[in-house]
Amino acid sequence: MSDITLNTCSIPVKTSRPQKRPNQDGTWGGKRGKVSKWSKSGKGKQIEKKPFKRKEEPQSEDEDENDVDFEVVKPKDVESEDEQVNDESTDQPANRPVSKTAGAVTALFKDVEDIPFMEHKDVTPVAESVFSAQLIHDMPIHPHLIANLEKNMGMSKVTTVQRLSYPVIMSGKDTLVRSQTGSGKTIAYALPIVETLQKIRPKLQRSDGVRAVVIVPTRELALQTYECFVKLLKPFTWIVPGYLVGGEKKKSEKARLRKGIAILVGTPGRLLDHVETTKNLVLDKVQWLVIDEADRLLDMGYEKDVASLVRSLNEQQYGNPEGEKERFHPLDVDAPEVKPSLLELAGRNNVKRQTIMLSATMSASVDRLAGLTLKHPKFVDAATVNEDGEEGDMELIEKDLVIPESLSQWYLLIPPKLRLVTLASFIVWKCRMSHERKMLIFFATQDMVDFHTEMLSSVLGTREKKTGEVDDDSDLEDEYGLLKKKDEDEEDEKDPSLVDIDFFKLHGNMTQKERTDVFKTFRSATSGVLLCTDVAARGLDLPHIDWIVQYTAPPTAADYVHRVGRTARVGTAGSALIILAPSESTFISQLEDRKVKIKEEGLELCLQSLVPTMAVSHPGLLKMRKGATELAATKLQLRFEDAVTGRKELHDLACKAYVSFVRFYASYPVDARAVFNFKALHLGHYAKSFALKDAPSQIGGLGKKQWLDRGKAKAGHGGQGGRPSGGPRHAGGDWQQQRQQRPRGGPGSSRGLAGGRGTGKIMDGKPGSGAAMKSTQAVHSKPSPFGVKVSEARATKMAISEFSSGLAPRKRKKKED
Ligand SMILES: Nc1ncnc2c1ncn2[C@@H]1O[C@H](COP(=O)(O)OP(=O)(O)OP(=O)(O)O)[C@@H](O)[C@H]1O
Repeated sequence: MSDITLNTCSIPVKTSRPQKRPNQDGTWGGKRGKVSKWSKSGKGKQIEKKPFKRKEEPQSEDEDENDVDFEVVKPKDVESEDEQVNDESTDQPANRPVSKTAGAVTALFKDVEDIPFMEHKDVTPVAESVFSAQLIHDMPIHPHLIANLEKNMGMSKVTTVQRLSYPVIMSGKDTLVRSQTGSGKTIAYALPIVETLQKIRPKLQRSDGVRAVVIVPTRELALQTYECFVKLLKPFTWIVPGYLVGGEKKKSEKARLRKGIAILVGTPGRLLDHVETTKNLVLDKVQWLVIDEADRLLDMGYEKDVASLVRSLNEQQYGNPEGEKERFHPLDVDAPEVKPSLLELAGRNNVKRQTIMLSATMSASVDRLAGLTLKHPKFVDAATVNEDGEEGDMELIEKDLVIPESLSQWYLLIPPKLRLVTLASFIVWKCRMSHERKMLIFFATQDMVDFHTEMLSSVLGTREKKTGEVDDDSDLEDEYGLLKKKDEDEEDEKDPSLVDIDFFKLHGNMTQKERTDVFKTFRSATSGVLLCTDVAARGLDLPHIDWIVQYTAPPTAADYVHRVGRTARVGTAGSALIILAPSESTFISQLEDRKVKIKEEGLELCLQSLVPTMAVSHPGLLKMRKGATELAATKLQLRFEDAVTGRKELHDLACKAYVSFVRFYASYPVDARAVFNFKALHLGHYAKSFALKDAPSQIGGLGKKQWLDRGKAKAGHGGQGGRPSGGPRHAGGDWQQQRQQRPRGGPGSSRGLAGGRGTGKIMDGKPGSGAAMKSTQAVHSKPSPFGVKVSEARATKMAISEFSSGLAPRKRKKKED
């Protein structure tokens, strides 16, 4: 039962509802004076709406944010002119009784922001074929390796990036690799390493020390990369891989290092920790330094860690932190000296190290990182390098983003109030139809992940305890038999679950054991919804993900690419949806400017899926000729609000999540603020999307003005991009969190300077992105979606059938897990 405060004030307010058709000039400006179907409450009763106000210019910020979102029920004796308006769009009866307890409904569709029409650019995406014509069978590698790839790892063709990078890496040159997500970059660098190491005779001994160091940004990616090496090395048991990540016991890691490891994978912090403190870690023979997700490592403020690692390697290898520039890699074709044989190579400890950096999104920032260690690198860009092996164009590498062709991308512009209910509808829509659905949902902060996991699993899973009282919106439903007086017997009953699916969560503030368990369980599950921060955005190869949903937008287009890249891997089909507020619509323009083709979907279609679902417990919904979607959505929103109101721990989680979101939003990097403008936030509406009924100033303890003041005060401090103090454990916070957990001091203290989001988004702050925003503009807006039927609005533009095709059976590639 919702405890929404009944507001029975009799302020004579005007009603408004959006018109159903565009104006003659083609715009969608709302027309006033009609009564919403939500406004009719029955006999002489009317739920009135406050006058529609665009929120761009609130009278005062604090007033605006405390705008509580409940419709006003007028007392019986108060009538307004609006009641004279005959709303033909509703088939709800005019004379309905209102229950005594009925009052304010959760005003989900009232005063919602207009949705802008987007004019799309004609985008021709950058094409990169996943596979080359070359067969694994024809690779110039050991037959056992071929057999292993084919039989145990289920591969038959070489991917484009693998074909292109193999000879370059084998040449011994420093190499930069860009290739789309899911194109097999891990094997692209692992294969030359394994092939070279297996050739060494006498065979490598465990005591020979580390030959390859692989640095990756997250623990999960370290584990995954290690597992990839384990598979590749199956025929060559004498070559031992290992991994080091924060959160594991250092003692057992030291023991493993003592035994000897040839290929060492790790996160930068823990690697550096061991380099500095573990005597048995011998690095004087390292031939390969691989930096995967190189741009991300810079984002995270790990530049200094990586630099320290390189210096340690140099010292161990050459006795000089600056490195031994004149030494050469024995396989370097350009080396002036006579090259030693592979046999000699085994005994040498002063060969030049080869550095390989990879990412699906190369940027100027990678150049900076590359400057630490790369010398005359060769660029391999799988999208621009043609079959003749011509080098990639760095300018294009900088500008255009490459997205897998098999990925279909959608965006949804929704008023903030409707965010939660829309997300839930989407899950219900996509996961209810099949028991084999996997979805990843990205959130900005760890607190948001915690709250939404708890909320969605409890409310979509099973109905909260009933309270024996009448639904708040019962006055709307009575006529359809939806008015339900719940008696004591029902108290402990639960409604059937709305969706039969497991919810998982993953973020950086979980214990290492929890993280590993979730990662492994979700990876092998056939269905499930994983709610996560950006800790899962990079490199993770989770098989059979059908949908990627971005519930909060990433700060840059590059971040977008990595998130959506968790699906549609190695040529399989996948879909991605990004949910944006109308005020954030120019993010789409930025994507298009960088050659990302993305289509619009309508809110109506998404919410429609709720009707049959909610009808299980509210059968009257199916009898309604109009308004069923809105009612179903309202019903669901009420369930959310009831849950938050009824459970203190959930209310606490909601408050924390809301506060973390607001902080997060206030801390978008400076160059992203033109799109993600904190001032444009209607905090009251966002609070509703956390199912909170409290006024925003009561939740966060700060009004918008104070937030902004704090943001300003902080701007310019430590490259944090104006993030308020005590900032959120946002996506970036995951990385910060990991770093804080590292039990060492030393260089860590200065790392923060390079870190944070302020420094990490150089790529998108470069000239062009600002201008880009203007190219695809919301030229005019239409009123809030309800009242505009899909068929009348943009059904054709939206390519509904394509969107729905996510329901079609997947074409999956059989892969080793
Ligand atoms: N030649 C191949 N044929 C079939 N599958 C392959 C081939 N090479 C790699 N794969 C598989 O493709 C998947 C993606 O590989 P990988 O994780 O290396 O991609 P990536 O390019 O590093 O992606 P990201 O940019 O997201 O990190 C893995 O499951 C891997 O086993």
